[in-house]
Formats: sequence, structure tokens, C-alpha cells
Amino acid sequence: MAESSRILLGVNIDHVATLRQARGTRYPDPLKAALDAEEAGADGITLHLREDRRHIQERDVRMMKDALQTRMNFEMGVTDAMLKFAESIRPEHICLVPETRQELTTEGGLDVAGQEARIRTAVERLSRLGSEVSLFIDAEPEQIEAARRIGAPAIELHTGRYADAETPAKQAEELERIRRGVALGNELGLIVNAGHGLHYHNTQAVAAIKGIHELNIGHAIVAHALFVGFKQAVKEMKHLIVSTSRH
Ligand SMILES: CC(=O)[C@@H](O)[C@H](O)COP(=O)(O)O
Ligand SMILES: NCC(=O)COP(=O)(O)O
Repeated sequence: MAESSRILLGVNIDHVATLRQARGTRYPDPLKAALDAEEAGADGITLHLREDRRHIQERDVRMMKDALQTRMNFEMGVTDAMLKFAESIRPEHICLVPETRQELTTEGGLDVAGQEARIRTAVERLSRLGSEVSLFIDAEPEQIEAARRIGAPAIELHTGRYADAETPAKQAEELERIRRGVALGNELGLIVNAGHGLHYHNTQAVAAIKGIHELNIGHAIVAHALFVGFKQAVKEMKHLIVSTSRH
């Protein structure tokens, strides 16, 4: 099958910064991780500047923007401060995500259907930067249709419920929900990405779904890198995705 049909890999380097922030040191440097990831085959780098700055800092974003060889996928909450910061960075890709301070990680998708005017305004404002804007949403038809209505070119389906499923039956149910969401997104002409909670044992089933453009994976790659090194961890994930999605 043509190379262009393979799923792309976006490597999220948030949790390299988590380790750094644990002691307030200068190491490990998320920028080094990002450059290593690119050398190992990452198609893009994802990073999430959270309002509480628990991991990625503004300095990381600025340094990364000037140094990346591939492209930046900048994840942000829909706030005026973040919109202004994004305008100062002009990332190639921007993903709008929901954020609550107390959350351990992103728990659900952005509620586009419940706030269409607000999200439409943010998408239009960020698109004027030349950025490709995607919306991090649950694989629910009402959210996917709302994303299309407000003119977002891309969506990223939240795979957390699939990743966290406690039984094989529930995991299969969630995988089918993602499959249906990918099909609907493609039918509506959207670029469909996916991510959250994917690791070396649950990614292949998602990568086998036709119509996914890119998978964004971070936490599991950073964790595996502790034992095999960052480049090797990225190479293994990339191989896993490419070998699955080519069939
Ligand atoms: C939106 C998403 O699923 C992740 O990319 C996001 O970065 C999760 O936030 P943490 O990395 O802080 O868990
Ligand atoms: N948007 C998902 C992402 O960037 C990485 O999520 P995770 O693999 O760190 O859970």
C-alpha cells in the first residue's frame, strides 16, 4: 500500500517535563527528547501547556518552536491567555483540549456541541495564524458533527475510555465506538487523529482502524524510554503503528 496510507505518529513529550519539574532541575530536557524522537521517526511533536504548568513550561514551547525539524502540535485549553500565547508561537498544529486543575490527566473530550459559538470563535482565530486546528473530543456523533459544523478541519478522538477499559468486553465496545467515530469523521471530511492512554499493548488495535491520520502517544513512550532509551522507545512504537496500518 502507498506510504501515504500509513498512520503518522505524534510523540507527546509532556512527561519528560514531569520528571524535570519533580525537582525543578534543568534536566531531563524535553527539547532533547523531541529532537531524539524526530531522529527516531516521529512525524510530529505534541506538547500540552497546561494552565497549572505541571509539566511543559512556556520556555519549552518557545525553544521547541525554533528547533523542531518536523512540526509542533500544541495542545491548549480554550482560554484567552492561551489564545494569546498561541498567537505568539504560531504552531503548525493546535489541538484544543478541555482542562480542569484537579484532573490527573485529560479526563474527557472537549464539549463542542455544548458551546459551539465559543469554540467556533477560537478555531477561526487560531486558523488565521495558519495553524491546523483540531478538537480533542470523545468519539460521540454529536461532538463529531458539531466539530464539522463549526468548521474545524481536524478532530482527535479521545482513546482514554478504550485504554482504561477494565474488561475485554468493555475494551471491544470502546474500540467499536472509536471505529464508528473514525468512519463518521472521514464521512464528514474531517482529518481524524486519536490519542490518550495508548501504549505498546493496546495501540495495534487502534492503528488497524482505517481512516486514522495520526496517533498522538506520549506517556507510554516516556515510560518505556526509562528502560530502552528514548529513540528506541519511539522506534518501537513507530514500527508497531506502521507495520499494523500498512495492511
Ligand atoms: C489531551 C491529551 O490526551 C494529552 O495529550 C494531554 O497532554 C493529557 O494531559 P497530561 O499529559 O497532563 O496527562
Ligand atoms: N493527545 C494525546 C497525547 O498527546 C498523548 O497522550 P498520552 O499518550 O500521554 O496519554
